[in-house]
Amino acid sequence: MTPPGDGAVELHSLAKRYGAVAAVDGLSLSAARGAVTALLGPNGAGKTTTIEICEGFRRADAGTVRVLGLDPATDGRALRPRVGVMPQSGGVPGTARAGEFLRLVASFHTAPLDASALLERLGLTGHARTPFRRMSGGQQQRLSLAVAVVGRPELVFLDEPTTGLDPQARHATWDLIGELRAAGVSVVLTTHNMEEAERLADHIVIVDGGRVVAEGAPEELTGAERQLRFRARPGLGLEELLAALPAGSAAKESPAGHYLIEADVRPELLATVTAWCASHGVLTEDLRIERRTLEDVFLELTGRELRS
Ligand SMILES: Nc1ncnc2c1ncn2[C@@H]1O[C@H](COP(=O)(O)OP(=O)(O)OP(=O)(O)O)[C@@H](O)[C@H]1O
Repeated sequence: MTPPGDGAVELHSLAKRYGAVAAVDGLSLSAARGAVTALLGPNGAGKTTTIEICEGFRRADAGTVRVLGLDPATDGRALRPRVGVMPQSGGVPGTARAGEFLRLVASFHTAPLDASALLERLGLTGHARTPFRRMSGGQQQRLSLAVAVVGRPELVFLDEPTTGLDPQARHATWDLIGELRAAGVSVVLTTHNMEEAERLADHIVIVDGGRVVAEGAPEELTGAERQLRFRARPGLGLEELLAALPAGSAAKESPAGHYLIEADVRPELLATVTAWCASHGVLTEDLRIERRTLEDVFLELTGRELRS
């Protein structure tokens, strides 16, 4: 176990404004060493700004930042060989050829991974001679990932590593991140993909309005509660159904014909619901018992309004 305060990343009361916008507003978090920490949050929540402060690309207005125990604002030289960075876009000069550039980056490190093997691994061997700006968005992203990890960093920051990737490349990226973790590398990533966060992360931090609104292991966030879902003809009398369920239960229809029962899901509850449906001549479809998803939790915490 990492003692408290000795995480790969330790942020305390971090703040960063852009004019009138408080992009980061008193954010504190700890990303454990050797673990995958995922930052989730709506557009504009402050994730990229936070990560860029950790990478030393931006300066915080207030608060403390420790990355591998060092301050990225002043200890950039010491951190650079130890930290890999995959920015949200770019990071590679447009005219650089993929293979040459990856070999060049590898040459800056004392014990790099084999660049050709890494290109092969990420399906880029056929594009080794292609200039970065002529690669597709997904290929560019894979090269950025390769650049971030080729130096065998102790810590990697991955800003939306799989956005826009096809399913094959997404799985290849997930496998690579899993291997980094198995090798003891600390990973801090941002994502809008809830499945990705649940699959990969040991610890999830949900950010909104520049501060942390919830954090925990995926199963801590989604909780132990179960819910019952089914489809049936629209417009069932939910008030009457609710009256038959234990106190504290909730039922809603959204969208039409899709029902959700939030309650203490026990065999008796299932029997009550199906008996009620039977007595009303209602045939349920897709009846299933499931946990709340991370997306349910995320929307509960951050609301459903679109962010500008
Ligand atoms: N260079 C900048 N100048 C002015 N405002 C900025 C700048 N960079 C970010 N912002 C603003 O700061 C806020 C936080 O942006 P940030 O990119 O950190 O959010 P994010 O959580 O990474 O969003 P996304 O999910 O869309 O990538 C937003 O309101 C954004 O418009």
